[in-house]
Amino acid sequence: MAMEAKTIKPLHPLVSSLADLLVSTWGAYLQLEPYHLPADLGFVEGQLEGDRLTIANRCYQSRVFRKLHLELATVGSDLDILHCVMYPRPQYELPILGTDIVANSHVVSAAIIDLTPVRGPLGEPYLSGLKPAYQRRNGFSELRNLPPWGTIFSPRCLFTRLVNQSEADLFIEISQAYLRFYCEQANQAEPVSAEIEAEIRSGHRHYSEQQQKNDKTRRILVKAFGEDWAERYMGTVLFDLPD
Ligand SMILES: C=CC1=C(C)C(=O)N/C1=C\C1=NC(=C\c2[nH]c(/C=C3\NC(=O)C(CC)=C3C)c(C)c2CCC(=O)O)/C(CCC(=O)O)=C1C
Repeated sequence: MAMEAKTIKPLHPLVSSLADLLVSTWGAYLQLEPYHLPADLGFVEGQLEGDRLTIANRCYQSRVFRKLHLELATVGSDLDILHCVMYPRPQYELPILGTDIVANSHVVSAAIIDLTPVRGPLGEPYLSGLKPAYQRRNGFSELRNLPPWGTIFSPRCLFTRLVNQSEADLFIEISQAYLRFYCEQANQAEPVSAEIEAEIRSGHRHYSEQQQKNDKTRRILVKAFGEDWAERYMGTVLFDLPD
């Protein structure tokens, strides 16, 4: 009998809502195929020092996406994290959609979503297509500045702190608009030439390098699992490269 996949019940309703939005949108717009993570990485628990870190990973693939990765993590009894990256296959010229939510029971200290370009700056149809949703960012009381490694993010990157339910609802609405627009673009995408594919691969490498400079992520993984495991996890599960 197949082992029942262990899951995480998120503590924070925004994490649950965004996870449900991601999986339901993928199911509605894309023909999903399974993506097999190494058996020991679907559900991992670590507790080296202090808080227990529990991680649950869900992955799919499709015609255009080599990896649709949703990760839910809980740190101790109060921190909830949602991490999601939609990696297009390098044969398609599409930005990488990424989102990260870090929430405790009182506040969502970080909520970010971006369509990150991998070959030159983010252009049309994305700048215009995402503009209406992006302009709704004025509904947030505390937009945040990106860290130094965040040079990869696009002019449509939304990075904020969420201080109440209406801001959380707004973040979900904007995320839904970004997701639907992106999936519609993906469904129209056709493979590019070998020369352009090589440039796209270079852009994916840069994305991975920059994301691995996020010490806020690394520190939590190191505390729970140690330096070597954290390094391998960031380089092969969170921010891996296409074959
Ligand atoms: C698409 C963008 C994106 C993707 C895909 C992504 O993975 N991170 C992304 C962005 C991003 N994350 C940030 C912050 C934090 N990330 C974590 C932790 C984890 N995040 C995880 O995914 C995992 C694996 C499960 C863990 C463990 C914590 C604790 C924080 C501090 C929370 C806070 O500042 O209030 C910041 C601000 C960095 C800064 O200001 O220095 C940015 C920009």
